Amino acid sequence: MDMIRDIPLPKPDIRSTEDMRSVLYNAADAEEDRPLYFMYRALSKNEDDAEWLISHKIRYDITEIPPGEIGGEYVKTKGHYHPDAPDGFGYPELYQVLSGSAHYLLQKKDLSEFILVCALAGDFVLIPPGYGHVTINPADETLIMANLVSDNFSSEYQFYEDMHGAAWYETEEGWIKNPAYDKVLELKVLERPKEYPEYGIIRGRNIYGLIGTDYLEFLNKPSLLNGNRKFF
Ligand SMILES: O=P(O)(O)OC[C@H]1O[C@H](O)[C@H](O)[C@@H](O)[C@@H]1O
Repeated sequence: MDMIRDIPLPKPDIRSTEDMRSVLYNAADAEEDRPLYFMYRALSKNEDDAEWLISHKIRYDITEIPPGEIGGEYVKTKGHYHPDAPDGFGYPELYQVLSGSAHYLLQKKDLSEFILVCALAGDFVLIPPGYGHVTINPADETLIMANLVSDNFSSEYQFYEDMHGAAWYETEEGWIKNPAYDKVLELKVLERPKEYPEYGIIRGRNIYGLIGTDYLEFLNKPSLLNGNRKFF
């Protein structure tokens, strides 16, 4: 069995070209079906952590995105929104890049904001309530990222599928606006993600070490992230 940072990896869920066709910049030029990225879900290092995660309804996942392009676009995740939690705010998610580098492309549900967060190994990226997200591997090495997220919901893919992806595509030729969006605001670029020490989110700290702490309460109670604060 493969391991990443002392964590045994089960068989991954795989997203292939066919799973991604509806959200690609250039689906017509996407070649034959092939695996694009690998999702290892509900991981833990030991029984105690597994029990804590289950009883707190939190999942620790690892995603591996090999380098490459598809129809001229860098390999990316499909993209989705999260529904609202019972407190009325969207479920957030916390990522950390374990190796490689990543571009997190966020867009608000009401399409009032489009954000690009560039992240390197050790960086945390918080997906705040109400933002859809896509992760792109823009580099020539494999991107490995971990995430902590509530296990109380299913991701919503319909909007991204209907719109043929996010508002922007990252291609070998640069950024291209998705014509399916009537009006697209410019991309606001963060060269490195913000830290949130009040939630234990400090660059370089090991994301796995947040398991078992009170810091993660916001994953199931997003209102703890100060409700409508401005994140970007
Ligand atoms: O669901 P996708 O848009 O393909 O994105 C992939 C990612 O989605 C969520 O954030 C999961 O918690 C991750 O484990 C997964 O890797």
